[in-house]
Parts: sequence; structure tokens; C-alpha cells
Amino acid sequence: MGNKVVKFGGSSLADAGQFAKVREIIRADAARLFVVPSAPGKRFADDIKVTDMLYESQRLACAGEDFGPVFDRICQRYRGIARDLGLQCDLEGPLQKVREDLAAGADADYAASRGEFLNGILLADYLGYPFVDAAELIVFDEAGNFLPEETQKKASAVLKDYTCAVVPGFYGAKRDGTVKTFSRGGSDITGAIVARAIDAALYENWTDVSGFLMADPRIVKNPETIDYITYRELRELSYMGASVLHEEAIFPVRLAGIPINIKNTNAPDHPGTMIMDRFDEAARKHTVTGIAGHKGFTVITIEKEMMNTERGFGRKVLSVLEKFDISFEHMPSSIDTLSVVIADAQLGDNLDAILTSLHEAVSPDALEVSDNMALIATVGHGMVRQRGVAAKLFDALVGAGVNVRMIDQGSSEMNIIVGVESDDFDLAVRAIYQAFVTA
Ligand SMILES: Nc1ncnc2c1ncn2[C@@H]1O[C@H](COP(=O)(O)OP(=O)(O)O)[C@@H](O)[C@H]1O
Ligand SMILES: N[C@@H](CC(=O)OP(=O)(O)O)C(=O)O
Repeated sequence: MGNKVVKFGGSSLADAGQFAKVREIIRADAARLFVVPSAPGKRFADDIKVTDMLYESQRLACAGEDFGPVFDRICQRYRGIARDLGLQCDLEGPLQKVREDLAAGADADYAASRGEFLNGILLADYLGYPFVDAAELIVFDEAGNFLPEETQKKASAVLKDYTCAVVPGFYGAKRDGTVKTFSRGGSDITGAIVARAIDAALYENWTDVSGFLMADPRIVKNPETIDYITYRELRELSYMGASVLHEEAIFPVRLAGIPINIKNTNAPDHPGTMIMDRFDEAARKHTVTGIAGHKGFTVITIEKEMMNTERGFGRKVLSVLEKFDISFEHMPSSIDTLSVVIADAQLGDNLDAILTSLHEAVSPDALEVSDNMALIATVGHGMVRQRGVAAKLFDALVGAGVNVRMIDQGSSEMNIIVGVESDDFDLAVRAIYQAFVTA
């Protein structure tokens, strides 16, 4: 039987009690030999993640303000875990080093990475596994882009000398040794990289929910677990906001054909969700695999009669966005209208300037802006073969009194995206869930 990589999220390692559950899980299966921890996460709803406190410490240090009190709270989190578990490893030395580095002007990536680094030291000691610094395995270029093939070479060469190891999640290093983190939630990517590097039989991703759920449990009460899902479906759902797995975590394992199993640290016997390239279609319980979405989008709708006959119309619109260095999410079109959906974070303060440029570039009959929009994706390979899926979805939304502002049936044919007003977001997700799952 092949080895397993086990990644534990911040909620799974938030305190000593959680560490104990993690060790029990690892000891229950002799194949669980490569462990990727996140930084201590929230212990209760209003708690603060260590990663957030590290960013805050760095921000204060950088502004020349006193970061001592925030950093002391970080130290207390780690000291509490080490004390409650009776660990003997040197924690004070590494804590002091981080404090000094922050005072000396360390950057945000380095600061944030120390959350996983310190937790990795504690977990390695608790398990009796060697600690392998992710900075020795994971490579970024000078501009900060992750280099997958160079990483695969380096990580597999280093890890072949270990029968087991703890590798902290979330970061790697540029070739000059400067620490670089992935985007938030990026420990999931580290787990996938380690799985590919050791050619694991399975990548287990342990979190605080019993697998990937059909909808966000903060919106839908007790949603069903998705038993099986393909990498592609999962990527669509993760990208659209289902935060349980970082959307980029799929690439390394998909390349190597390694399945991912999402499991619950607080309910380890639950089978969770299996993610793989394909599976027996008969195993699907519902037409729809999952529903995900998020708020914070603006839609610009461009109207122009006979637009469809005008050569290069789409290109001109896109070149305006390119000029502002903006990427778009979707671009549904009909005969005389074309809409571009843009995340507000991309748009910044550029909306007025973009509208002016669009007027100059394509002389539209009208430009309409809908801000404060949310996008919801209803995803499932099974949707292609079923008639009436779109009708059922819209009936559900109309029945709930939701005003649908935009529709995009993605070219992947396993995805229908609707744009609704942000205030209707939760209502719309519940209505779709009810129509496809509980009705
Ligand atoms: N479709 C979904 N299925 C499961 N969890 C979801 C989904 N959408 C959002 N979530 C949220 O994702 C959380 C788990 O992800 P995350 O906070 O990154 O965990 P971890 O700290 O273990 O990495 C869950 O607690 C849940 O609130
Ligand atoms: N600690 C980092 C990376 C991470 O992946 O964390 P988690 O596994 O708790 O989502 C973050 O908060 O973004």
C-alpha cells in the first residue's frame, strides 16, 4: 500500500486538544507518513487566526508602531499548545527569532509563513517525525510565481531520503532564499505538492467539516456531503467560493492521478468526499453536484444594435480591460448586448475611466452598470444529460422572489452561473439547494 499525505487545516490544529485528535488520526493508519500542518486557526467563532495576527504584527512593525502586544498573543497560542502537550522542543528560540526579524523589517510573506513554520516544529516534536522546511522544497521565481516542475524535482529529491516528515504548509522560497507564501488557504497547495513529490497513493485533507458539502454550511442548514466529485467540478466550486479547498490545490495531484479525500478531524470515521478524475456515474445521487458563489461583482452591459455584425467588437471591449490591467470573470453575450462581469477587487476606482474608454472604443447605444452583485454557480457533470435543469433553476429563483440579473451557461456545460443582487445571495443559494436536493 502506498503512503498518504495528510494536511491538517488551522481549525484542526487550533489548540492542544485538536493536536491530540490529529496524532490519534495519524497513529490509526501506518500509511499516514507525510504531514502538512497549517498555522493555529480559530478555536471559536470570534477567535483570531495566528496568520491574521502575524500579518497585523508585520503591518504594525512596518509602520514603526508597537507590535509587541499582538506578537505576545501569538506567543501565548504556541506556548499554550506546547505546555498542554508537555513538549520539550525549543520554542522560545524560534519565537524570539521571529520577533527580531519583524523588528528588523521582515516582509508580510515571511511574517505570515512563520505561523505554519512554528506549528510544524511543535507537531514534528509531538509526532516524533523529522521537520523538513518547506523553503527547501517549494520554489518560486523572482517575480513570485510558483514553479511547479522545479518544485517537483527539488521536493522529490529531498523527500526520498525521508520515510516520514512534517512539512509546514503555505510557503516556499524564491531561488535566493526569500520566503514566499501562496495566497490565503494555500497550505492545501503544499499538501498537494508533497503528495505529488512522494507519489502518494492518497492526499487526505483534514478540516472541520465532513467533506465537501453541496452548499456552504453557513448558508444552507446541514447540507448533504458530496460523496464523489471530479477534479473539474471541484475546481469550479472552489473557484466560485467553496472555501474548503484552495482551487490551485488540485493541479499537482491531478497531474499525478492522486485522489484527494476531504475528511473531518472532529469526525474521523465519516468517509468524507473523494475527489478524482472520474468515477462511476451511477454513484451520483443528484443531478447537481454542488452550489457555490460569492458577493462582490460588478456587471457592465454594453448595448449596441447590430453588434454581432461588427468585426472585432469583443476584442475592442477586452482591450479596454487590458489597458486597465483588469481580468474579467465572465462575458455572456446575445445579439445586441455583451456583458462583462468583473470582481470589485479588480475594478478598484477605475469604473468611470473604464466607461469613458468603452464609449470611445465601441460607441455603444447604452452602457448599463449593475454593482453590488453576487454570482452563484450550480455545478455538475450530470447536468448536461438532463433536460430542464435550467428551467428548474430559474423556477426556483423566481419562486423565491429573486431577481436574476445575468445568466451564463458556461462553455464547460457543467456549470450554470447566475448573477443576483448581493442582498438576495443567501436566499438564492437556499432556493437552488432546495429545488435540486431536498425537493
Ligand atoms: N461547500 C462547502 N463544503 C464544505 N465547507 C464549506 C463549503 N463552502 C464553504 N465551506 C466552509 O469551509 C470551511 C473549511 O475550510 P477552511 O476554513 O479553509 O478549513 P481549514 O482551516 O481546515 O483549512 C468550513 O468550515 C465551511 O464553513
Ligand atoms: N494559515 C494560512 C494558510 C492556510 O491554508 O490555512 P488553513 O488551512 O487554516 O485554511 C491562512 O490562514 O490562509
